[in-house]
Amino acid sequence: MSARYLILEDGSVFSGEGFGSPAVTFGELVFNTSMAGYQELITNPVYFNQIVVFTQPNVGNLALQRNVYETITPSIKGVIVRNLAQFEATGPRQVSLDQYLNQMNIPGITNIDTRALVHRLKVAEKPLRGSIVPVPDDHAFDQLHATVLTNQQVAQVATPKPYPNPDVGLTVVVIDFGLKNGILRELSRRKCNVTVLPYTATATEILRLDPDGVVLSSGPGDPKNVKKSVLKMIQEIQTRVPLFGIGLGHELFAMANGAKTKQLAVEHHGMNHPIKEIITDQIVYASQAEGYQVERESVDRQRLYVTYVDLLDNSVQGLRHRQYPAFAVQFFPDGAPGPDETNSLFDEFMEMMRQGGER
Ligand SMILES: NC(=O)CC[C@H](N)C(=O)O
Repeated sequence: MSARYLILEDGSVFSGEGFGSPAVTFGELVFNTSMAGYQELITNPVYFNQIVVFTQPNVGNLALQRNVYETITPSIKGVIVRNLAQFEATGPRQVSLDQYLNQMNIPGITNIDTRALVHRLKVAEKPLRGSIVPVPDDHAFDQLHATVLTNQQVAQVATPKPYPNPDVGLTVVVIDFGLKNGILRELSRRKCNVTVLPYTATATEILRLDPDGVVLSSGPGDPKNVKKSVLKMIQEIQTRVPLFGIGLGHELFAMANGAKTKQLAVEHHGMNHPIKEIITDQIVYASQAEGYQVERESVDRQRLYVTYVDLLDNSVQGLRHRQYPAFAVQFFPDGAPGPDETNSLFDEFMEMMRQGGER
């Protein structure tokens, strides 16, 4: 393996060894505290324009599995691990993390001091941008400082065209803001007859499919940068059919109902926060990837109430509408990777759709 470096916009340099693709890359640095599930993580479109540091020190000892990808073409910009695990293929078609990143043109760094790196990211007052380079010279820093990362991430990862995922059960429209397959898997498990629509779909286009319910998917970036017409669409749809928002979809649902979102100084990615369901006092561990959260004080109590709260930072993790059958969660209810104890939210959505009224 050859030497490779991570340089950060604050001037710091971390050295390690390259794996995956030898390409130079730019992105925003975030760290993920999940103990397992590297494949689901690196293929989640939520990581568009981001380089992910794993705090779990040993990553990659399992081959990729053909049925757990979260998207076909990953949009993550780089992968940083303390130790790339020794990998021995036990079958002819097995692909290692190293081989996969190479195929997908994504660079990785191993043998890097991830503890020092995470510390640096935690003390920074904003998410830091960085670059993975073969030589950490002035030229590399100039390139990093000159690079502009788009703030239109959703437009880059969401499907431009509708596509079906047919089955024989209830009809669901999924609005793609950067959809991960875990959401489709949970709907397939429940035999939903799904059509995925681009996030630019209007309420009229959605209702033309006569859905029993609508899911607003998770996705990358700042919800404030998503086209404003999406908020109008949500305002209309929630009055007509049951609605379920996830991640970015949750943030947009909140905004459509008058709430505000704020950016976190340190993004939170992992599955180690206890989250309390307020009505039952039950605690769940859920998979999270959040750089933005709904501001609790901005939630209009006449319209929404808070259903889930994060016990570590007291943040809003779930909302429900007072008048309409519409609810949303900040975390990934499909897990993928992560605990599956929040999968039951899909059952709640099914129940809501069954009660959704006469057709
Ligand atoms: N989980 C998600 O869908 C992420 C939503 C949004 N991009 C955020 O960072 O908060």
